[in-house]
Amino acid sequence: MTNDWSEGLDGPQREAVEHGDGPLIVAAGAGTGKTRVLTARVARLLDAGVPPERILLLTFTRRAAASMTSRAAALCSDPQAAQRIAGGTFHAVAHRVVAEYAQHLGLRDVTVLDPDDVIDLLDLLRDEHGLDGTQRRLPTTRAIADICSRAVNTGTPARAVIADQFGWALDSADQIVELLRHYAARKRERGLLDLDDLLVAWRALVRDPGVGARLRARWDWVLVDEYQDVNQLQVDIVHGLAPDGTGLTVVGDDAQAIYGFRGASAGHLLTLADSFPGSRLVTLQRNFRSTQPILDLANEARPGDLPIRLLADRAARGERPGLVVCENGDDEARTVADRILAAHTDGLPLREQAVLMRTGSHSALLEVELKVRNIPFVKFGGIGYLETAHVRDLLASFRVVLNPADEVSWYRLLGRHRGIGKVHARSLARMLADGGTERAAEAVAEAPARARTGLQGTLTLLGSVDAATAVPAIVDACHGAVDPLLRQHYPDWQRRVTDVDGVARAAAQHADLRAFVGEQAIDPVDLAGDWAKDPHLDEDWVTLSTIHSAKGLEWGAVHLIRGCDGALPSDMALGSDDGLAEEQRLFYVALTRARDTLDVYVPARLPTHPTSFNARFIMTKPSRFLAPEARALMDETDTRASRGEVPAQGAEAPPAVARVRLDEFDDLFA
Ligand SMILES: Nc1ncnc2c1ncn2[C@@H]1O[C@H](COP(=O)(O)OP(=O)(O)OP(=O)(O)O)[C@@H](O)[C@H]1O
Repeated sequence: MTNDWSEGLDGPQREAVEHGDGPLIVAAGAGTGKTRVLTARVARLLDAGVPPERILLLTFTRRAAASMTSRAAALCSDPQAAQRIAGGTFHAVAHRVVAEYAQHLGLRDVTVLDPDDVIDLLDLLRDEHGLDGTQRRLPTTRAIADICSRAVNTGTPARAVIADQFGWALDSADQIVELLRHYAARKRERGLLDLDDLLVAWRALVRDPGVGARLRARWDWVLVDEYQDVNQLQVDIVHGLAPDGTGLTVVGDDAQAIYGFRGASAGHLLTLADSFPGSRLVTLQRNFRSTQPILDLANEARPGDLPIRLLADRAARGERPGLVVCENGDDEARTVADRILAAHTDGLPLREQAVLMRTGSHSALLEVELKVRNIPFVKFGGIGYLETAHVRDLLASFRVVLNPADEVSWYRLLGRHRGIGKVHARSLARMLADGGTERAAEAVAEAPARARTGLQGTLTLLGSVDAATAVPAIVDACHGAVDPLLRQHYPDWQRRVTDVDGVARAAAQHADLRAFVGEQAIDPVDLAGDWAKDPHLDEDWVTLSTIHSAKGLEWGAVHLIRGCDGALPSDMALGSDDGLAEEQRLFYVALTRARDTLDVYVPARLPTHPTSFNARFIMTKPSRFLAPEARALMDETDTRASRGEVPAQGAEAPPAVARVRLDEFDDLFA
């Protein structure tokens, strides 16, 4: 009998999908169907009668979790069942588990701190540790947060992290470590968990004899996607849930490990077989996505230890990838836009085209170009927390209602009041975190005179509801409280108001506000995508994405911009071999997103700073990842040559034909 889930699988894929309950490792190249294998395996388990609740599917993004669940649903005979599997990102599942077993951890409430809250909390505390002042170079709060996260994610003492990676901060090591101790104590006291704590807490629960046994009994099947990107905490959790590997499936590609900066290591994928001697290793090399010329380039550029060479399943040969040398960033933007439109005219919808980049700021000029030409686009990744600050302000108001001890959220909200500076915000936050809105009158009295009316208004509204109030009423009160603050605070409020209204609407429909708030802290990048209004739609748009956010996705045509040294590899990564290796894996991820056409753009001249008006210009070189062997697999074009403008070697020749005329004053002197 053929089932939907088994249809079209090739031999090795089928072997993986039909494998029994021994530990299974699928180590595979890009586009070889890892995701397909995982979803088919889930569907097979469901069709074999495994209750959905007994399957745990761990992914790296919320988007991946949602799409895998719906793909599994489409493949199995009972689509409803697939919706009931336990699935989500490590952090989202950790949040649910921790909330469920909060009392075992001595927590009354679980409030999740997003990375920006962490900065706020460290900011609140740092002056008590001699880390303020201008006498010497002090680490920024962001650097301190980074030290903390690296220590936790790699299980390395903070002092060693400072010595190894933040040598310039060694003089302040004592104060930093003290501050981090204080930070940990304050979180515990107030029931606050940052994203790393969620994993630490989950691991502690798995290791606890009582709770651990229950968690193990709950899931017979644990499937993990993108295992090359797990860190030690996640490895410990997975091992804790499946100590002898029974029911465990992991899939991954060591050449696509791109989260080393978060303490992840592809080594975990490569050594997993050693931890489970009876495990089955399935390697997938047949690529169902791209044409062979694209794969030839990908194989050439492929880093990593697994000996994988991708072979196209598709019969059609296809075009060779292009290397497009442009004059500068502006020329690159115009060329990309030209090519997008040309492909569109040839019948390729905009949705089938993506522009990928190392860093969000690389598309600044292109975004202007697309707007001018009315080409609709959406942008994923690289959305700074700053850009969603207004959304987080509203979330902070929800959080103080749900957990009045949440000092960080008080601090944030207080800072939005006109007339309240950091010092007052700090002391008032402490007061309100200790006594909630019951201390409103006292707080108002202590606030600077010109902030009193505003603060009174905020606290009255927030005090009119509490955690037990119905969700829509809480949302209403909070929305009412923050709306006037944000209007005053953000000069570009017009642009932000729809986001805030949208979040308020989404929150009001949620039965569990606490879960809603937790989710937003955990997966903030999707936040902007999810709440963004449809891009100035038509129903067709180009995707602009950082390579990190493009992982796991594919398009008919991929335009990789800024394919030059300094951008890809990023010059920030040039200082270490590990950093450089990670950049190469990013490059590989970018190349392997393309199905039919792939173009790498290299602007020959770029400013030293992407957005500064005063930057100098420097000559660039094509990315070092495009070695001569790789370039031999590409068709090179030079936009300057097509206009007869190629400068002599190293010289800056003026273009033969000016695009903008400068002779309008000539008449004055006729
Ligand atoms: N057996 C198959 N027959 C036809 N198409 C397939 C098969 N397996 C996978 N595909 C298709 O190949 C493409 C890549 O599959 P999938 O996304 O599962 O690969 P992946 O290994 O997860 O990729 P990556 O690691 O690059 O994100 C998808 O379009 C998928 O539908």
